[in-house]
Order: sequence, then structure tokens, then C-alpha cells
Amino acid sequence: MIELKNVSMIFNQGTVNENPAISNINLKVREGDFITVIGSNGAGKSTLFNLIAGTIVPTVGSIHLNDRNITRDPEYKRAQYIGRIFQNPLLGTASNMSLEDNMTITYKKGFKWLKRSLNHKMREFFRTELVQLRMGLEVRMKENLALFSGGQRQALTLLMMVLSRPDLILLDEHTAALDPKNAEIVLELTNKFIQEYSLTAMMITHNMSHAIEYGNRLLMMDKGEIIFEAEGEEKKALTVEKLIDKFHQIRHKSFENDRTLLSDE
Ligand SMILES: Nc1ncnc2c1ncn2[C@@H]1O[C@H](COP(=O)(O)OP(=O)(O)OP(=O)(O)O)[C@@H](O)[C@H]1O
Repeated sequence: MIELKNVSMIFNQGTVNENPAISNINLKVREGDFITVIGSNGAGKSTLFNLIAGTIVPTVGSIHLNDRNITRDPEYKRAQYIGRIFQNPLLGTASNMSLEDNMTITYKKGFKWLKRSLNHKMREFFRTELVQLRMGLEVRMKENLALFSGGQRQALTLLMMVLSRPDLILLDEHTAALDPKNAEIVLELTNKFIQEYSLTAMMITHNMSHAIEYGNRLLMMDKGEIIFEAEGEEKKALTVEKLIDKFHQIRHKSFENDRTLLSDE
């Protein structure tokens, strides 16, 4: 699927501000993997996603999708097969357009003639898909998205991304800006979609228990490196305490992240 080979990212190379944000990462993401990514402040989690999404080009190394070298493919091109959701719930959908129009544009990739072609069949299809969110949005298809809550917007972004069936989805703390109840709803939906549609996904989270509970693989990053990986039974046996201990054993220092949620709840 996606493979990173000896990837390093050095920001401001050769200047006094030189910053080796990613150091020689090798990672194979297999089809169907749901990988949670945790790490201390500035560990390089978002930079890793930026490299995979094509927002930035690695200083060293290469990135491959199904054996095709995509290292130099620009972000807009990769967006056709890599979906990404950010923390800000307003980013994934257009506020000044109706729910129906937002869905149409995503579904047909923005062709101008779409509005006219929004026929009964397609409207019914959207309605059925929206029911899955259990937020009552199927009866609000004509409303502008500016009227929807952050949780509803993020659930819609997720659904619209799923409809486009990307090869890989990158979830960049996509529930962090939501209140705990909505965060839980969106996370459950994420998990449901990933399972039902056999999607391949990577999810950055600051909630350690979510990182343990969801997905089949877990990566722990620090200072631009993947310092610990767990999957299958080993991952299932993890607890927040064990993860913190692991970090301590490997790095001989305590896990520092002011936003990390360490509770086991
Ligand atoms: N565009 C950039 N230019 C220069 N330095 C950058 C850039 N993007 C990230 N960095 C630096 O790279 C390092 C890794 O940052 P990154 O945002 O990937 O960390 P993170 O693990 O996502 O952190 P956090 O959990 O705090 O969001 C940091 O030192 C950061 O300042």
C-alpha cells in the first residue's frame, strides 16, 4: 500500500534554524490497516502526515503507493487517492453552500453541470447515506452548512470522504476540537466506516486510550522517529500506563505533551 523508505525531513536545512523534524522513517502501511499515531509535542506526527499527503517533499527518501513512487506527486494529485481530515471542523465542508450541494460536489468531484443533474435518485442516495450518521441531517439537505454544529460538520466531512473511497485516509486529530460527546460520536462513526468499507487509515490522537482502543496498529513517535510500534495482541494488551512506561524505558525521560489525555476512561 503506502510505503515510506528512509524518509527524513529537515526544515531550514543549512541555516541556524535547521530542524530535523523526521529522521529516517521506514514505514509500511498495509491495506486495511487502521494505525493510531501518538507522540510528544513536536514529535513529527503532523509532518509525517504532510509528507504522506504531499504537502511537503522529503529532504531524503521516497514515498510509494502500491509500488508507484509518488514522492514528487503534488498534494492536489494525491488528494484524489489520499483523504485528510483536520482538527478544524470548518475545513472539510463549504459553509455558504447547502448540505446537498456539498455532497454533490464531493461525489462528482466538482463538475459545474452537477447542480442540474441532482436528480431524485442521487438525492435519495445522499439521504440514505446521511441516515448512517444518526444526526437527523437527512431532513436538512437544503440547509446551509453554516447552520450545522462542529460535530455535525466533522461527521459530514467524514462521510463525504468515505463516499469518495480514498486509498488512504489521514485523520489529523479530527476530534480534538469537538466537545467530549461529539468527539465520541465522530470517533465511533470513523471506526464504523473504516470497518464497513475496509478503509486504510492513520489517525493522530492525543488521547492515549483512544489510540489503544481503536485500530490494529499503534505508532509512538518522538523527535522525528517512530520509537515504538505495537499491533495485534500486543496492542490489545496495552494500557495507558504501559505506554507511558514504554516511553520512559526507551527515552529515559517522561512523556511530555501538554495536550495528551492520559486517563484510561
Ligand atoms: N513548515 C515548517 N517549517 C519549519 N518547521 C516546521 C514546519 N512544520 C513543522 N515544523 C517543526 O517540525 C517539528 C515537528 O512538528 P509537528 O507539527 O510535525 O509535530 P507534532 O508531533 O504534530 O506536534 P504536536 O503534537 O505539538 O502538534 C517541530 O519542531 C515543528 O516546529
